[in-house]
Amino acid sequence: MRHRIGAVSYLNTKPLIHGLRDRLPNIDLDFDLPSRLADRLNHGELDVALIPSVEFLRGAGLQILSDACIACRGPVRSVRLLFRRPPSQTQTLALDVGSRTSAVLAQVLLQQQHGVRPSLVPFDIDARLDQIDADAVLIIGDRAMDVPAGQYVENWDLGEQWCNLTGLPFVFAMWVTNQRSIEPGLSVALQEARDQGLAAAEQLAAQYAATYGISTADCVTYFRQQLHFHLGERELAGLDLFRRQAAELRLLPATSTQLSLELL
Ligand SMILES: C=C(O[C@@H]1C=C(C(=O)O)C=C[C@H]1O)C(=O)O
Repeated sequence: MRHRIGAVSYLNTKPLIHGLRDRLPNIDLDFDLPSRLADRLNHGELDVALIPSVEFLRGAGLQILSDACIACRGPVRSVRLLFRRPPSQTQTLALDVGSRTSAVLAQVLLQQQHGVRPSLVPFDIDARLDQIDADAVLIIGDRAMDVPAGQYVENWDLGEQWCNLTGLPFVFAMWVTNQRSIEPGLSVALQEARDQGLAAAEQLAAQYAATYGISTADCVTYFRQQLHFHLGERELAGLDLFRRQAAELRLLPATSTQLSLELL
């Protein structure tokens, strides 16, 4: 079976795909924005993809494939909500078009903390921050790695906000499939790639940090402490709470099914 696998094109995914092609020589591995991966999986252009968790919660017939994921248990660094006016005065919110999960999270947090429900505009992938005329801007991934501090009224790290408010981790993205039968060993290969990638965090940081304008030490911290790559019971509890809160705002359909980690 030759599976088409889509992975996130950001720095955050380097540890997840370390050595994956060697483990699975028989795959087509492609990289894209998280939002596009979800759409491509939906359109049948991919068999397996690292998609925004909110798209898993929204979608039907999708199955979690691995306990490797992109999550956080505190500040995550690369998911930021930048305010040009005090948060309680937010009338327009620009959403990074690469995001789906954080796009919902930003709206949940704004509603919960400040009772605001802004109108939404896109923050296109080739646009610069200073070209976006919105009260608040959500920016994620590589272009959020090095946002200039001090230019904004407030600058939220959404991982930090969520974890402080709920005491639970937050899950941004997961490996899922829409296939009924998947090459045996794919799930294990994704977990082993993650384990091997994390063990090689220093090496990966030395290789990539400069390209992303950060120090090697900061990149190791990003891989080892800010990002969290294991989907466990607490991560699922965080995801479940997020789903309920998003459903209250009608940003996700309400459901009574319990999330569980039954891997293929
Ligand atoms: C931590 C991050 O998690 C990401 C956020 C996503 C989203 O908001 O939909 C999807 C995939 C992840 O890459 C990040 O991109 O910085």
